[in-house]
Amino acid sequence: MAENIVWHQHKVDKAVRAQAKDQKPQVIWLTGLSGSGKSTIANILEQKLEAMGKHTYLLDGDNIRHGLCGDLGFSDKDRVENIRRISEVCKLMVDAGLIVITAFISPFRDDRNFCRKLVDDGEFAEVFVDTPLEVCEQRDPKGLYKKARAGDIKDFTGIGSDYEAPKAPEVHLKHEQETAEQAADRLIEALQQQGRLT
Ligand SMILES: Nc1ncnc2c1ncn2[C@@H]1O[C@H](COP(=O)(O)OS(=O)(=O)O)[C@@H](OP(=O)(O)O)[C@H]1O
Ligand SMILES: Nc1ncnc2c1ncn2[C@@H]1O[C@H](COP(=O)(O)OP(=O)(O)O)[C@@H](O)[C@H]1O
Repeated sequence: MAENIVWHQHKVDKAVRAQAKDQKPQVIWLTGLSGSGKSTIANILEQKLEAMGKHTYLLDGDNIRHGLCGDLGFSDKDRVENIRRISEVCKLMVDAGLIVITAFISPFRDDRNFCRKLVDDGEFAEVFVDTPLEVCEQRDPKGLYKKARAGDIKDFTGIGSDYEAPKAPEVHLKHEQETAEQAADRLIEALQQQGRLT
């Protein structure tokens, strides 16, 4: 708890850093089932933003779980803590003036809203990568669904653990017959229309 600790207001602040980078710092939060396409789309998105001269940072589930959240598993309690830590990192990165892209399952609504509330108004865009379970399971890029169905992973999202779909995401990438490249283009278009990439 932050008892007896005083917040320091620095002279070089978020506004100064944002101006230097000529961009709106923000979090672009991708959520969806394992195999829905979060990492693939997030990677393409980051390359496109980088080509547009934006300063970005991509936080990805598997990578963060090797370090910052390496002590956490997949119980509900650990998933809540995982997203809490990531949200705090997002806040710091937004304060640093960056456009942060995240690719976590983040299955619980309250946890995604925790990050939304942590940053300022307009600095959080929830992107629902809405790929049905059957499609994710058919893709099974890491063979995890197969393991989950065999009973080797008991709390796998969509099988033994809940996924709470976003109710009003800023961007809804619904699974259609589109490639990841097309999905990333549509995402950029939506972000531009919402005035987030000016
Ligand atoms: N039980 C269980 N449930 C779901 N996912 C599992 C599980 N065990 C391991 N994995 C792998 O971990 C990746 C998800 O990590 P996240 O940090 O995004 O999960 S969460 O947001 O805390 O729910 C997830 O990565 P993605 O496939 O990229 O989503 C899996 O590769
Ligand atoms: N339209 C699409 N969008 C994203 N990924 C797609 C699409 N079509 C097929 N894929 C494939 O589905 C898999 C998604 O895996 P990944 O991006 O790791 O998902 P996640 O990060 O959500 O677990 C990749 O192998 C990717 O090539």
